[in-house]
Amino acid sequence: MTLRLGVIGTGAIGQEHIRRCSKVLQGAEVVAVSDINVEGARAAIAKLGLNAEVYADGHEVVKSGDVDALLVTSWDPTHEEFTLAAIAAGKPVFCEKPLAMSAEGCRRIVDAEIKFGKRLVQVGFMRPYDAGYVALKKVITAGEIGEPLMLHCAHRNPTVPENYTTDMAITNTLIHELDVLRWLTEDDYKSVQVVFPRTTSKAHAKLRDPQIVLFETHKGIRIDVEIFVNCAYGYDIQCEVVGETGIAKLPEPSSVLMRKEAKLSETILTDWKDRFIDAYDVELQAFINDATAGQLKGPSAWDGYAASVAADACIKAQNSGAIEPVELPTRPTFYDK
Ligand SMILES: NC(=O)c1ccc[n+]([C@@H]2O[C@H](COP(=O)([O-])OP(=O)(O)OC[C@H]3O[C@@H](n4cnc5c(N)ncnc54)[C@H](O)[C@@H]3O)[C@@H](O)[C@H]2O)c1
Ligand SMILES: O[C@H]1[C@H](O)[C@@H](O)[C@H](O)[C@@H](O)[C@H]1O
Repeated sequence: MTLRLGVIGTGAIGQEHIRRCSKVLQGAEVVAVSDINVEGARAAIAKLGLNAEVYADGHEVVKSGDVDALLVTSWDPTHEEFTLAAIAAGKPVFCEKPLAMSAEGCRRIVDAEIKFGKRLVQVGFMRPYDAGYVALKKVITAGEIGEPLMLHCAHRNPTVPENYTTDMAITNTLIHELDVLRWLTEDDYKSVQVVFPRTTSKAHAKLRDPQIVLFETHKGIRIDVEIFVNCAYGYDIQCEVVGETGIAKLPEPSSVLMRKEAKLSETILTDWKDRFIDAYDVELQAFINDATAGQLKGPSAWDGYAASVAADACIKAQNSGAIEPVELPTRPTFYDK
């Protein structure tokens, strides 16, 4: 069976996901797309030689009888609306991060999914599908460095657009760590503090960059994450776990070591599309397979909610400068694996 996909949002990642679902992965075809920039949507499918229906309104894609499942790849504030619409239509939906703009918004999705009675939502947290993170988790789970005590992480983008604000460092960028570090440590956050070092001259006037986010987990692990979205030199994701008997570090993406012009060098990637290209392939193949089988297993609406509960506390901490509690309710049994 071929899963017929409708894609809402044909910008950067929308086009990437349309390409991979049409040209790289198995078991799916893109039959409908939508973007508020309709011409952009037309150009996106023409570029790939696809014959998908183009709609001006994403809700038409959700309702279309030709569409079995949805990919929501539009701007962050639109995710909740389209994900709720997909649940109401009883269709599986892969929603890019963040699931919604606040924990409250994510909770509405969780409640709607539970009321529907079956998992329909997978959140676009791709790092648990990244070979490097999988290898790191295996080392930790096998007890090779003893119990994790501290994590030192960095999330660096070379640059961000003018409309990127200080809170987006949390909701749009740190949200990846908020999910993957829960998955990695099998723990939840207890409290958070945000501190602001000297701001880089490369940031636009309204953005405070970099930021350092400091967490304590329920098991007492201390985590520091540097978010630096105008780091200028590349797209760089770092994660080092300090355990009782050793240290385990996220592998660097493979790169040819060059000796040239009196320098020894390796290339640093500059774009998220390249850094996680394989992880995106694996996460979307999993969504296609699981939606076809009728049982989603990837990052859930609850994971999206848990990340947003932490994100809300981080934003509060950005503004207060204080240590803020992270209060995640008990997970409903509906989300037991
Ligand atoms: N998982 C990841 O690593 C990752 C990477 C990049 C982006 N993202 C997420 O994917 C989403 C898109 O990011 P992007 O970089 O492609 O941004 P983008 O600006 O390139 O594309 C977003 C597209 O959504 C369209 N859009 C906005 N509102 C819409 C609506 N109501 N209906 C239909 N289309 C609408 C815009 O016109 C635009 O074409 C964001 O939520 C972002 O956080 C995730
Ligand atoms: O900060 C960016 C992240 O590094 C990417 O992985 C994407 O999620 C992108 O949307 C964010 O703006």
